[in-house]
Amino acid sequence: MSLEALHIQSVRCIETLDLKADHQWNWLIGANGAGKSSVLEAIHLLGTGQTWRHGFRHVQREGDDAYLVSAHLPDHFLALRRRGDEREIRYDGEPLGSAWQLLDILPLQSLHDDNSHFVSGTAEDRRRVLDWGIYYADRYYGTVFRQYRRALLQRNAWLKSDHNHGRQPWDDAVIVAGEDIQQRRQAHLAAVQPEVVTLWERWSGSLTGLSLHLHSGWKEGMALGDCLLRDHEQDREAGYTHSGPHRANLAFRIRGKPAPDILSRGQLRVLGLAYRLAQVKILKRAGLPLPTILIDDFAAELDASARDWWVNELDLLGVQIFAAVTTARQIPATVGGSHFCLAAGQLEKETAS
Ligand SMILES: Nc1ncnc2c1ncn2[C@@H]1O[C@H](COP(=O)(O)OP(=O)(O)OP(=O)(O)O)[C@@H](O)[C@H]1O
Repeated sequence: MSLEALHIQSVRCIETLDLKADHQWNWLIGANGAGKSSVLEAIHLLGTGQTWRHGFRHVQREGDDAYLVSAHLPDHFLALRRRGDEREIRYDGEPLGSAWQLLDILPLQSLHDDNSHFVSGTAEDRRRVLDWGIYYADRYYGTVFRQYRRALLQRNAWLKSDHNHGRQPWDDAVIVAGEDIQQRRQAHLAAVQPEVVTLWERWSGSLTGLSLHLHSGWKEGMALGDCLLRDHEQDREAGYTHSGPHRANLAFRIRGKPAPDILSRGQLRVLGLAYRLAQVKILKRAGLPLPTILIDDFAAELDASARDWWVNELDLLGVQIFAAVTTARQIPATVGGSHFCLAAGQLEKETAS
């Protein structure tokens, strides 16, 4: 589902801002500090209920005591308002029970510093990106994921308690959901990998031999249940669970070597982008709803040919995109859409081509 119109009130440097969105390309153009990321952050808030970098208190414009983001979606209206610790989300005027529902109402793929560079980031960064794709491609993943998270939290609470002797009551739930998560991750990766390799080789040419490897988060060749038994004392002493899919890692290798060891920063960003594009391609092929893509600092570390490659690939997907650039010169000439020129948190000029 794409955004048709957006209203932002009191988010970071933005007092009020309204824009009518293009169904595909939306370029946010402005100098450093103009408010481009603030617009992206507002959309991210609306689609996830979460900030992407800053705490909620910093998202709210200094001096104001509440913020509001709302959007017209095709046939629907979505609004999120926050005042202090109270948050209210309404969909077509009705209160929404849980922020989880936002993920299906307004699917977003957010590319900011952390998950644009996730190939060389932390294992947690990569898990988050991996899980994003599976959530939208596999309709049961969200349920299994929440079951696992709940069971893991309970198990860790039990490990920290004074009664943590004998049989561990949460093991069965952790094992069943944990093994299920690993199988679904593997199946998803088997579908994504050929797409990533094709996209990567189309751009990089000679840098062949890309492979993706998923480490389950527990000892290879062992069942999760056996690992939990093996780790029993260690888990009890530490008060948390050492093995499980919450410790999984996704590794990118080029001809057997870790990609972060041999690729430049620009090449790593392109590899990360190839992975994110592949995730959307999988959804498109399956006829599933496609996300709106938010891109902070579109041009960062990319030369003109990498920018052209990315824009062409995104164009083929036909999704809605909001991308931030510091000058219109960073926008490849082949692409149209709407240009929103920002300065000091205000929309100065809006042009459509
Ligand atoms: N809570 C807040 N209240 C008011 N202003 C804020 C708040 N948080 C950040 N700002 C201001 O908002 C501006 C940052 O805006 P933003 O990050 O959207 O800029 P940008 O256009 O994305 O810049 P860049 O190109 O450097 O990434 C800064 O001038 C900052 O001081």
